[in-house]
Amino acid sequence: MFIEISNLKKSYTSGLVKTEILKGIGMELNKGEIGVILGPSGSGKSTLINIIGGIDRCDSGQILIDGLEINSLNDEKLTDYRRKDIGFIFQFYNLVPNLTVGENIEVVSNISKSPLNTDEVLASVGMTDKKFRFPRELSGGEQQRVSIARAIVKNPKLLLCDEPTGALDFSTSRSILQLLQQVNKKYGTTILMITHNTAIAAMANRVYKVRSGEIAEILINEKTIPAERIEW
Ligand SMILES: Nc1ncnc2c1ncn2[C@@H]1O[C@H](COP(=O)(O)OP(=O)(O)OP(=O)(O)O)[C@@H](O)[C@H]1O
Repeated sequence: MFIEISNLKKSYTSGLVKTEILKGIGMELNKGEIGVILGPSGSGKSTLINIIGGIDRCDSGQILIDGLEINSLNDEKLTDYRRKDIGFIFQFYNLVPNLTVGENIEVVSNISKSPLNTDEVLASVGMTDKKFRFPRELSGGEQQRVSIARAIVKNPKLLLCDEPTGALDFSTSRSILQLLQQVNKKYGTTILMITHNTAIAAMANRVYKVRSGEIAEILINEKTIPAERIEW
C-alpha cells in the first residue's frame, strides 16, 4: 500500500472547548491510483488531506506514506517530506502574481532535488505558448493548469488536490480532470483529491465517503472511466 492510515484522530481546541474533527480515520490507497474523498462541508476533508501532506499534524494514529511513518517525523523531516514528496493543488491557484508562468514553475523546480524539465511540464499541461504570460493574463482554467505544472515539476510521489475544479465551469473542470488523469498515467503519480462533486468519483480507483470526521464508506472501483466521459 502507498497510503496506509489507521485510527487517525485530530481535534482543535478553542478556549475550553475541544472539538474532535477526525475520529479514527482508516484508509488505504495503492501506488499509482487515484483516490477521491467525498463529504459534506465541515466533515474534515481538508484537515485530513493537510495532515497527509504534512501541513498539519494529527493527535494520534498512524500514517504511512510509501512506507514512511510521517506522524513520527520531527518538524524538519516533515518539512522535507512535504517539499520533496508532495504536490498540492488548491481550488484557488495561489500563483505568484508578479512572476510569469515559466517563473512560477521554475521557483519550485529550483528548490527540488530531482525536478522534471520546466518546458516538458509546460507542454504536458498544454501551456507552452503561455510561458511568458503573467497569471492575471490567464483564465481560471489556465491558471489551474499552471498550478498543476508547478505541483508536478518537482516530480512528487503524491499529488493532493483540494477541490481542484471548485472554481471552474463544467467544460474547464473536465479538461482539468483529464489533465490530472494524464499526469497519473504519464508520471505514475498517486493522486488523492477532495471534491463535492459525486460524478468525479467515477474516475477514481477508490472513493472515501467522509461524514462528521469518520469514513462512512469506501468504494473500490474496478472500472474507472476517462474524465472526458464524466457527466454532471
Ligand atoms: N485550525 C483550525 N482550528 C479550529 N477549527 C478548525 C481548524 N481547521 C478546521 N477546523 C474545523 O474543522 C472542521 C472540519 O474542517 P475541514 O476544512 O477539514 O472540513 P471540509 O470537509 O474540508 O469542509 P469544506 O468542504 O467546507 O472545505 C470544521 O468545523 C472547521 O471549522
